[in-house]
Amino acid sequence: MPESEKSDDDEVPDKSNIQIYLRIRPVSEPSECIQIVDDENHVRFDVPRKLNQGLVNNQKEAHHFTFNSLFSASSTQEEVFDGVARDLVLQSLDGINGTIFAYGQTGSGKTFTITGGPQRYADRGIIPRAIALMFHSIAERTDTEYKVHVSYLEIFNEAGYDLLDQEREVRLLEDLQRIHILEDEDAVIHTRNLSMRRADTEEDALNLLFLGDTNRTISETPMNMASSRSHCVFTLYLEGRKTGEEVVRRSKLNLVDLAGSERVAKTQINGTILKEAKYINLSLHYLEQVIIALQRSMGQARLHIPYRNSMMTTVLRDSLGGNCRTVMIANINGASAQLEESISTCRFAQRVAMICNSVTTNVELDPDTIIRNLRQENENLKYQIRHDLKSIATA
Ligand SMILES: Nc1ncnc2c1ncn2[C@@H]1O[C@H](COP(=O)(O)OP(=O)(O)OP(=O)(O)O)[C@@H](O)[C@H]1O
Repeated sequence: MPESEKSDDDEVPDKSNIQIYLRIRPVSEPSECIQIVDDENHVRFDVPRKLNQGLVNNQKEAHHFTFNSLFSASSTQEEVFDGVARDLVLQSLDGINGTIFAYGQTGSGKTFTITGGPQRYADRGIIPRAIALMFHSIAERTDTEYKVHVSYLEIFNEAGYDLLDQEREVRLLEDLQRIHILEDEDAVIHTRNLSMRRADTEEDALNLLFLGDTNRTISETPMNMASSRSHCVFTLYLEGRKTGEEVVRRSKLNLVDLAGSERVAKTQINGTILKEAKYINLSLHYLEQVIIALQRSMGQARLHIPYRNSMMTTVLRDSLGGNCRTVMIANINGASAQLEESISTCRFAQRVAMICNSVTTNVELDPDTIIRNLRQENENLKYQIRHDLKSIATA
């Protein structure tokens, strides 16, 4: 069928696997055991095999992992944005949902990748760059009117909080209103108490990002001076209507900084930080269970996917096996002491890459147009009735 004759009802969902990218964080003494085989998008870990504890012989165990693309320790923020996020941002303007999530052990560079570093302008991460590209593209598309809204959700110790809540500065965390996640009979997820703030300009959206970032729960841990102790989901909601068209295209772009997994025995943490790490590890375990269940259900009758086990997997339900183009960035630390965790992150990414999402363009009749049409129909009927009554009276 020619493109011009296609109606939106005919659209066949596009099957699209989750794309996986590897990023290696620069460290002062990079491990020689990690080798990037560039042209094959491949990373190899040659790990010395231990005979006994502390005794190392010459034998090495090799672990190979393939990614859609890899970013070495010298890759810039711009290269990461262009390689990972640019297409998703542009597609969101056409009504396609997107999610980018960063996964990896604590201190591996997830927040640096998603939000950026505070030191230099060039260190801006994916969120500020996505905002800039989005508003730049909106300004170029003069035939379409867009509305942008922003929300910023924090999941801390399995409870949801609104990072854009004005009360955050004056109240204790336990006194703040919690976010509730509700699921309707069509398995559509709704959030209660999460504010959606209108952003008309790039500056508006950046201010909201800044407000949310200052509200994030951060602690100093042995692995990271400023460790995010929560999962954070920054969402840009887009609504676009082309001049003269009666349909609107809606999309959501989720930019997700997951809290980092932590080997609690290795880092010897205790007290509050230990409690937080346990919650973080548990929710990452639930994420892994969802990925394993999705992987098992591929090509089979629908299996139960345990999304509801944690708030994070409930919120990311559409991104994992649903109507969304999803990208995962596996962040690893380039040091020898972290090889085990880095391999484990790569292994998890290989599983994620097998998950297939069904992506459709979200097009619906514009509610304003529906109301306008109904009003017009009402007027026509009234006129018809008046006309008929007159005809009866004069007959
Ligand atoms: N590519 C990079 N270039 C320069 N510095 C980086 C890079 N990646 C990370 N860093 C620095 O390393 C430190 C740890 O990074 P970051 O806080 O992003 O880790 P994280 O994975 O988010 O950790 P956590 O899970 O504990 O929050 C920060 O000081 C950050 O600025």
